[in-house]
Order: sequence, then structure tokens, then C-alpha cells
Amino acid sequence: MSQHIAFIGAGNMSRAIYGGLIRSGYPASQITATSPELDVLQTQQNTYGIHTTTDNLLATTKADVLVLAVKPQILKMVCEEIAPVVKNRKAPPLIISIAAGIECNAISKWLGVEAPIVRCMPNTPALIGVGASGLFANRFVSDQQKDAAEQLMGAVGIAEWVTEEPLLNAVTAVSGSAPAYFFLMLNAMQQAAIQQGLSADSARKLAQQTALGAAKMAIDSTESLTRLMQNVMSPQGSTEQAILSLQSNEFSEAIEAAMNACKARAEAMQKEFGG
Ligand SMILES: NC(=O)C1=CN([C@@H]2O[C@H](COP(=O)(O)OP(=O)(O)OC[C@H]3O[C@@H](n4cnc5c(N)ncnc54)[C@H](O)[C@@H]3O)[C@@H](O)[C@H]2O)C=CC1
Ligand SMILES: O=C(O)[C@@H]1CCC=N1
Repeated sequence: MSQHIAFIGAGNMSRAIYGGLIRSGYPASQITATSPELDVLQTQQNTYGIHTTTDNLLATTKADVLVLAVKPQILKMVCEEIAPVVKNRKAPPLIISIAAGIECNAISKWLGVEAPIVRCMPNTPALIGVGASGLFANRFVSDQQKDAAEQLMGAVGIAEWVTEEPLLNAVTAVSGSAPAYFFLMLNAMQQAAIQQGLSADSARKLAQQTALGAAKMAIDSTESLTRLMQNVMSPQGSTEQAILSLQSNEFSEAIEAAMNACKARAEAMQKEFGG
């Protein structure tokens, strides 16, 4: 695929996606990013060699694929701004919205046209090619456009389709927001290790490598997660005490509550910003 991809918004998530795309060999000359902030655009141009502009209409004009990557709070304003260009094109671009919580119908309404829209919930590890995205296509998306969206997000990680749009809120809870949960846990582990006497450098390296090793084992192993956990726990050993402590502090319940809060907020954002 070497279609022109325009990103409306050049923030953390856009950078993760186009950074990952370029890293995977996608031509930077086929990517445009927009932002009202000139200094941000200059940095993006210098770092990635992409086209940049403050002009959302210009970017929309030349896009085969238009990625809406602004905050949900301002998506309505941005869609209404670009609507005349989208409507006047012979064929509207494939629109990929990464905004949390905002439904395809709201975007269609703001654009004033029944455009092909793929809603995507990505995550920031896309920047290093290990992203995880959920995708949902509205009924105007052709099979070819579905393939294009899958290739785009597949270039920066794995992409899973959901058949019902509300399931994207569950994707937000399990992967979109989830890198932050792991960073929080890593930080807590590092701080505890420092308190127990390790240097900050050793604590960081050991905790990070362990997270990487555990994730790779979970991906590669045919054994269940319970079995993998039990393999670390010697009877009456040290791990058992750590797991018992986590369980008595309701670790699993805390994770479930966090994911429910995340999903509920994604649902509330639809009501708050999707009207
Ligand atoms: N950061 C994350 O981990 C994830 C974010 N998302 C979604 O991605 C979207 C963007 O989030 P972030 O990149 O984190 O936000 P961000 O604040 O880092 O980026 C937003 C960008 O939009 C630009 N912008 C502001 N007004 C604009 C306008 N009128 N026209 C064009 N650009 C404009 C800003 O200059 C900034 O570059 C949000 O809708 C969020 O829900 C989805 C999944 C994960
Ligand atoms: O926190 C947020 O709202 C966005 C959506 C998923 C990750 N970041």
C-alpha cells in the first residue's frame, strides 16, 4: 500500500503510528501530519521527513486515507471544518478515527456524508512495532478499504476486528489504555526494589527485562497463564508469598475495577463529546 495518508493531529498517538509505519518501510513522502502548532510540525518534519501543514483542508484534499487523531473533545469541530472538502471529493477518503469513544455515526453526521469510516483503538507501543489495535468498520467501508486499514495498523503491530462498535470500549480497556497500567506496575516494582537496596539502574533493567520475558512467555507458551505462574511458585517458596500478598490485596479485583472504569469513561465520552 503506498496511498497518501494524512494525520489530522500530530500528537503522541499519531507519532506512534506514523513513526512505526516509517520504521516498517512506509515512504515518509506519502505521509502528511497537521497541527496548529508550528514548532510541533517542524520537529515532526525534521524527525520523520514527513510533509506537515497547519492546513487541515489541504491535508484532507490529498489524502487517500485520512486519520483523525485529535482529542475527542475537538473532533466535532475538526470534522465540521473538513466537511466541505470531504463532501466535494469525487470519492471520500477512507477515514480512520482513533478518537476514544466517538462513534462512526457521530463522525458521519459531522462530515455530512456517508463516508467509509474505520474506527480504530490503537496503543502507543505502535511506535516500536508492537502495537495492538481494535478495528471496527461501518457499512460504507469496502473490502479493499478494510484490507488497507488492516495493513496500515498491521504495519505497527497486531490488529483485531470487532463486529460490534461498542466492543471498541472494551478494547480501550484491555489494550488502548493498558500500556499505562504496565508502566505503573513497572514503576512500583522499581521503587520497591530500590527500597530493598538495589541501584535504580539495576532495578529498572531487571524489572523491565522480566516484564519482557513474561510477556514473551505468555505469547509463545502453550501452557495456561495459571500454569506459567505455578511454574515460578515453589511450594512454601518466596513467589507463593508474593502472590498470596497480591491476592489478599485484591490485585485481580483492582485490575477488573480499573478496566471497568476505563470502559465506562470511554462510553461516557461518547455522550459528552459525540453529540
Ligand atoms: N495516547 C494514546 O495512548 C491513545 C490515544 N488515542 C486517541 O488518539 C487521539 C489523540 O490522542 P493523543 O495523540 O494522545 O493526543 P495529543 O494531545 O498528544 O495529540 C493531539 C494533537 O492534535 C493537535 N491538534 C489540536 N487541535 C488541532 C486542530 N484543530 N487540527 C489539527 N490538529 C490539532 C495537537 O497539536 C496535537 O498534536 C485522541 O482522540 C485519543 O482518544 C487512542 C488510543 C491510544
Ligand atoms: O486516555 C485516553 O483517553 C486515550 C484512549 C486510550 C489511551 N489513551
